Amino acid sequence: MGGTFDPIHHGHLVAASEVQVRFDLDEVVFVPTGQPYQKGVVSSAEDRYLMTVIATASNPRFHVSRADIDRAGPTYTVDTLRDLRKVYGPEAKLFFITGADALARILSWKDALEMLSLAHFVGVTRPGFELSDDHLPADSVTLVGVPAMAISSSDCRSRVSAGRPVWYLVPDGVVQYIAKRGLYRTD
Ligand SMILES: Nc1ncnc2c1ncn2[C@@H]1O[C@H](COP(=O)(O)OP(=O)(O)OP(=O)(O)O)[C@@H](O)[C@H]1O
Ligand SMILES: O=C(O)c1ccc[n+]([C@@H]2O[C@H](COP(=O)([O-])O)[C@@H](O)[C@H]2O)c1
Repeated sequence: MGGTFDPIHHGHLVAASEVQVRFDLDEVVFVPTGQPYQKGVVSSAEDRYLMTVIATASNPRFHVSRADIDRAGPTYTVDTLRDLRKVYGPEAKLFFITGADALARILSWKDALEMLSLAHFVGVTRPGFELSDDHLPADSVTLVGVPAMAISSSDCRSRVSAGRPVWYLVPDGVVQYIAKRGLYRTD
């Protein structure tokens, strides 16, 4: 599952858990972006990486990859999938989890058609977005319903900035990491 994870929240974690069980995946690899060229300013890669490690540490099937953070330049999923293929070998079956909002824009991603051939894509429901694969090649994507979590990283950032709580929207350790590092504060 790729994401900017600024910060990682329970919407990401519930989606990953549902897909892991549905496809009986050996592991879910969370891949924080290095330079998410379609987003605005984001927190440092190391802060986003560490929040992702903290959030996933208690699940033995969840892992975090530095592939996108350690590769220079803008983050393209076609490169992520090539790097993960090298790590996991030719026999591994790769899935890439995306929310409905990301899936809707996926044809704008670099080398989209080649990218879609490098893994099986899993599109998950997300409140406020329509989940559809009408625009995508047949059999490249499976759509999966996950429990509705109306949580976004941008809302979490706004809440912290306004002094409002993010308890229970993000894991407790991530709440504490945000406070310790003073992330998202404007004062
Ligand atoms: N609440 C959610 N339910 C399902 N999928 C989600 C949810 N939030 C994010 N995703 C998916 O997780 C992936 C990574 O998302 P990302 O890290 O950009 O978080 P975000 O909440 O969308 O961030 P922002 O609000 O900053 O745009 C994307 O594929 C996105 O669609
Ligand atoms: O490959 C691309 O061109 C591309 C463009 C936008 C987003 N992505 C990937 O989609 C995932 C979610 O991205 P984001 O920006 O919504 O956090 C993450 O893994 C990004 O690298 C990939």
